[in-house]
Amino acid sequence: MNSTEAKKPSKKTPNDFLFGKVIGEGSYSTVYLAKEISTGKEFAIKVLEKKHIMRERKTQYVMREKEVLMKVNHQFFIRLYYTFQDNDRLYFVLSYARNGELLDFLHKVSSFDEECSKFYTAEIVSALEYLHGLGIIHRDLKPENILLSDEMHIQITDFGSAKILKKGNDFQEGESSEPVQPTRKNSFVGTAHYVSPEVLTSKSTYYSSDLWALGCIVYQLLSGEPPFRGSHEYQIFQKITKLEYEFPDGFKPVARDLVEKLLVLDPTKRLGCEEMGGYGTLKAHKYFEGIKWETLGERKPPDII
Ligand SMILES: NC(=O)c1nn(CC2CCNCC2)c2c1CCc1cnc(N=C3C=CCC=C3)nc1-2
Repeated sequence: MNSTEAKKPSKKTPNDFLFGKVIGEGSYSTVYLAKEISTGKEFAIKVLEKKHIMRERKTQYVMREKEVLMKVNHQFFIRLYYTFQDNDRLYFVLSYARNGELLDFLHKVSSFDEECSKFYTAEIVSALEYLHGLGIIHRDLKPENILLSDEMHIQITDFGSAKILKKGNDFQEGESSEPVQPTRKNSFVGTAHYVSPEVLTSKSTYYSSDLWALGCIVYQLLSGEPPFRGSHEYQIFQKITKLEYEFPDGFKPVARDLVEKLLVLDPTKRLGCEEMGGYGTLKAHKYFEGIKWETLGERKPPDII
């Protein structure tokens, strides 16, 4: 290499990090808090066992998660810094969201006040607008996957269920004309409380499947509980497909109007989807009155009290 060529950073190895406590466990991954020895910087390192991935036929999910993480570069999402492997494992070195899950903060205070709910809902809307603009559907958006940075801004994680609709072409913005079929027949993607009716009934996924999850999250931030509840998944699915939910007393009308415009059975009729005018119409909803969308990420988040 001559003196003018840029020095390519050397590939990291597990020996570059001190591995600490386990901060998350999935069906085929373990996430550790780790410190980079050379800089002292903390990361979350997701470790995946190669044998287990292959035995469980999860290779395509892991490859897709890495592909999505490499595409996503936004303050409101967990960032992928490095990937490397050894004989037995794959390693994803990710940003560490020190303050953990939004859900834990919600449980501490039972429900958020209007200012907190509006702020965090706006950050989620802004994050979804960016993600959908890249042609990516998250498909498992839920409060457990909305983490909080040192400064208490959101950092959405876990793209293990994500779907990429655009492959670098000049694909028409927004909804695909054809719903996206999940990769495996009869497999719904997502978590019971937040899964959309179209994923349950036609096994198809739209960008607005994430808008359905958003509607469930807005309801939960303001009331403390998700709208569709039950002691068994089947019961929850029944309520979702029948749009069987109620608002608690005191649920403000403007918030109720927003939730009702997101929890719509027809995925092409949800506020914010392409057919309904796109994200501009969602961001213009009265619920977001006073939100300065362009500087959300620079603003000091309201205290969660
Ligand atoms: N599956 C993952 O990719 C993942 N899982 N976790 C921990 C989970 C704990 C349960 N709820 C969902 C997240 C993480 C990541 C990405 C990268 C990531 C970055 N920071 C944190 N931070 C945490 C801080 C305190 C408690 C838990 C997580 N966690 C993760």
